[in-house]
Amino acid sequence: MVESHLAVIPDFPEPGVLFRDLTPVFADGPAFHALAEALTAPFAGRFDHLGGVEARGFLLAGAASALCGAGVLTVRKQGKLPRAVLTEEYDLEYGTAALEVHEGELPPGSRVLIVDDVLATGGTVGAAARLVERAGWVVAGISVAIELEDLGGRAALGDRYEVFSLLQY
Ligand SMILES: O=P(O)(O)OC[C@H]1O[C@H](OP(=O)(O)OP(=O)(O)O)[C@H](O)[C@@H]1O
Ligand SMILES: Nc1ncnc2[nH]cnc12
Repeated sequence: MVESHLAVIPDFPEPGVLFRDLTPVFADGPAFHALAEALTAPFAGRFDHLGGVEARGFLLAGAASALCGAGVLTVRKQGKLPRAVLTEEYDLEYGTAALEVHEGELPPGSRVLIVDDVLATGGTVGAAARLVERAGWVVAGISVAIELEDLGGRAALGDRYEVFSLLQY
């Protein structure tokens, strides 16, 4: 259902990157629904909030929130959040960036399931996990639609987090 809607684009956004494009999944109601359900199912009863990582993770966390009823922690790219923030820098497969959360957005000890579209080097969800912990919350797990195994994200994250991926390449 999900996999049949994926697109694969060579050399985007730069030469050498094989880009896994989820937009056809987002565009198909039943496939998007199935994906959103699949990302939270392994962690049922073990999280209080979804940590949605900008930008594509927002779509997944938002859809999952509507299905399971948990609120969304907004994990944004640097410079977008209006109140006091915590910041974590990280490396991408193609560049560097920083993520931020609002301090005090959730009650202390909240269990946050981090949701994103792709696990590549692990830099993005790793930064999101560090933010959750620095803010005084708990990482309930990391759930992604696609894991790019050759890029070593799971190993880079280490043993500290439970990582679920729906599709592996
Ligand atoms: O495991 P990593 O090596 O960190 O790569 C995975 C990240 O790369 C993409 O984010 P990107 O910031 O490129 O795009 P987006 O803002 O469109 O979600 C993707 O959405 C993941 O968040
Ligand atoms: N190869 C890839 N395809 C889609 N999203 C990505 N994010 C990082 N690497 C990616």
